[in-house]
Amino acid sequence: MEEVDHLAHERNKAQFDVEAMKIVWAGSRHAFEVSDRMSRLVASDPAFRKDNRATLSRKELFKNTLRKAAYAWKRIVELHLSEEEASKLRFFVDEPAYTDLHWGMFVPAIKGQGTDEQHQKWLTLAYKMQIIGCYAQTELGHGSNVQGLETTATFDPKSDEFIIHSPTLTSSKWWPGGLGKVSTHAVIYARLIIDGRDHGVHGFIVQLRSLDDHLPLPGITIGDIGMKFGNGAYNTMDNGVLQFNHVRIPRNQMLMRVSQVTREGKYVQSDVPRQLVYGTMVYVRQTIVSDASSALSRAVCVAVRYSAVRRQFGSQDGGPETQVIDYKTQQSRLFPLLASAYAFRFVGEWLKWLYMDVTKRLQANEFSTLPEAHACTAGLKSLTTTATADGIEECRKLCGGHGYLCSSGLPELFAVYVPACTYEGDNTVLLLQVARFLMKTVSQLGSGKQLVGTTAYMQRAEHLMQCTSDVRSAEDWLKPSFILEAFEARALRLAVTCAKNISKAPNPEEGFSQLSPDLAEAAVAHCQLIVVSKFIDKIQGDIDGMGLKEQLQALCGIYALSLLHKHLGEFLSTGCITPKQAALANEKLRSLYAKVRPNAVALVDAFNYTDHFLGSILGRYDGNVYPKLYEEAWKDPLNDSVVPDGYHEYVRPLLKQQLRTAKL
Ligand SMILES: CCCCCCCCCCCCC/C=C/C(=O)SCCNC(=O)CCNC(=O)[C@H](O)C(C)(C)COP(=O)(O)OP(=O)(O)OC[C@H]1O[C@@H](n2cnc3c(N)ncnc32)[C@H](O)[C@@H]1OP(=O)(O)O
Ligand SMILES: Cc1cc2nc3c(=O)[nH]c(=O)nc-3n(C[C@H](O)[C@H](O)[C@H](O)COP(=O)(O)OP(=O)(O)OC[C@H]3O[C@@H](n4cnc5c(N)ncnc54)[C@H](O)[C@@H]3O)c2cc1C
Repeated sequence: MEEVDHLAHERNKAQFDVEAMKIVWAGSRHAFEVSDRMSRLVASDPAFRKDNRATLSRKELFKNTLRKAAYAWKRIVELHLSEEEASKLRFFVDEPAYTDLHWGMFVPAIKGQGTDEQHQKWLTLAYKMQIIGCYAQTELGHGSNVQGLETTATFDPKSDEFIIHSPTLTSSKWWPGGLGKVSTHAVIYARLIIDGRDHGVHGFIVQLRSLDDHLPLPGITIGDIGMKFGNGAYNTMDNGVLQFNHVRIPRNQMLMRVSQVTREGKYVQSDVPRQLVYGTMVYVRQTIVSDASSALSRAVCVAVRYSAVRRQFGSQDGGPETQVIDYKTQQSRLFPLLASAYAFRFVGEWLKWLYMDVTKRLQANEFSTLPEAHACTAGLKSLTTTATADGIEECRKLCGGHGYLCSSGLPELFAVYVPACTYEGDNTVLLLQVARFLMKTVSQLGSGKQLVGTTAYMQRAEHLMQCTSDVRSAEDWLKPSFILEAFEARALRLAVTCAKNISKAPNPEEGFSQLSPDLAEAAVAHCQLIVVSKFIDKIQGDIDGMGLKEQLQALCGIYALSLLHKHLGEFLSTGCITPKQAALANEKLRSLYAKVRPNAVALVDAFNYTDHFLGSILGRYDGNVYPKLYEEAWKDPLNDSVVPDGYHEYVRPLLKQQLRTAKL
């Protein structure tokens, strides 16, 4: 039967070159080609089927994940895939698995904190998956407070070993992914004790399970921590619990790039800052920002396509009803999310560049940009994951009742995604790290110190603290200089107000604690400014392709002005803009929604997602939603029999009893 594209009329309206936008979205032609090839490879292979996850029991689900991970590795080896291709393939398999932690944290932890000899020994094994590793930092009693971890690594000079021990229940490692059932090794974080002296938290490589029979090694208690939020979802992952009872490891298994313990038991701190022990978190937070754009774009793709298919009300003279995407309220909820997906993509690209830059500098023993890299990765991780988790849920609501069905793909996407607001640093805790960085920067204003990077705008404090916006027409709000000035002035004024209020407290720590809700808001304002400014930079760079710049300008305007609308109280109370200018911003926003409307479906097509990856009937490329929803319902195991199990035991007796009562 010929396939009908129910969204063809939408695609025909597009005013830009979708193929060219696919390249911009992917980052380069090469990145597009790799991504396209890997997504098709996964989608065309029945071994990667994922539409039955919600109905599997935990054990079936987990075994299925093990099968897929092994099969993915087989394909990676058979096809001689590069690291880039392999990581894309895993991404499109789209199932949280122990391999995420092996490749995403265990390997980077050794790379970042290990010495050359440690790389040689451990990375060689890890790259071939001859050992499988996880990242065991968090404990039952402490996650955010890394300095509060209780596991100990006591140096024994007689045997030249560390004794790893869990002294309390709360010191049990708790949460690490891949730990519960699979990992043979872990990078664990423990307090280094030498001769009774506590040198703080350090990383150690510890073997957990036998490479022969997979049983835990002596002194190690290990298991899964239990079911998590949602059916399927993150339950494919074996987040684990781990206790050590005086487990001995050789001295050379302490990760020794940052500091060393000599044979004589001397603690040597090298020139590199102690904070490099936290380096893996900086790396992963950076990857999480790009992942946010992937998760949000996926939800938005579903909601945009379905909103174009769905019709409700407004039929005149027997004509078709209104597509729900044409309701202005739908647009005002949906298009800022579409714009955010693009915004997070571009800020993710920039953050990757920043991370690579800081890594190069660290290798050359240049540490000055580390605090900024920490603040940017922490702040943007917090901002983008919060917005994405909220955005996925909003997309579910934008799809009405059908969004609540698992077959919409949105409930599972939300359940898998929402812990990103917690892992790799609770989002509020991370905002407070940004706030500390901002307070330090504000304290340097007027000192003559040159401010660079993302705080360079504060150099113009004198102007930004007293300026009023020159916006006179709705059209003015499209000019980058007006948008940037408003966002800069708001961010700086919020930060300076916090600093002033802190200075009134008996001491800075007390002041910081009292002001922390305001500080978190100031941090959000600073991070939003970063995202807006990187979006503007992107548009001002080289962008080829018919109509691309116009579309991206519209999306950038929507991102910035919808934030301005959402945080209007801050823009007005800090005096950055007037109520009249706020009204003009709204007027512009409405016109931008109208500009994006005919392009909306094409703008989500540019994400180039296969139906397999989207995993959503509502988001199908061909828009053939209703027949497929109907078909899918019949596949539910409850529909295997017409009369359900339990009818004879529990329903029939009730009905019979009612009959008897009725006769009485
Ligand atoms: C298909 C393949 C996919 C690959 C993708 C892989 C991704 C997979 C991800 C998905 C799986 C999720 C797995 C999840 C894993 C985890 O969750 S691991 C555990 C993560 N844990 C945390 O994030 C803990 C959060 N807490 C902290 O980071 C810190 O404790 C703290 C909050 C930052 C406080 O640190 P602390 O030392 O106690 O205190 P301070 O006194 O505040 O800081 C001291 C100074 O150090 C600076 N600093 C802090 N952190 C860093 C850092 N990371 N880098 C650089 N500098 C840092 C801080 O600013 C202070 O500086 P000064 O003010 O100058 O002293
Ligand atoms: C799905 C998932 C996977 C994970 N994977 C791993 C892994 O592979 N390896 C690993 O080591 N860990 C892992 N973790 C653990 C994760 O890193 C921690 O849960 C996270 O860092 C948050 O720490 P916490 O649980 O201690 O939260 P808490 O710090 O206890 O947070 C509780 C509340 O207290 C607030 N709070 C805490 N401190 C402050 C403060 N100073 N100021 C203001 N408010 C504060 C928080 O905002 C939050 O609202 C994972 C967690 C999850 C959910």
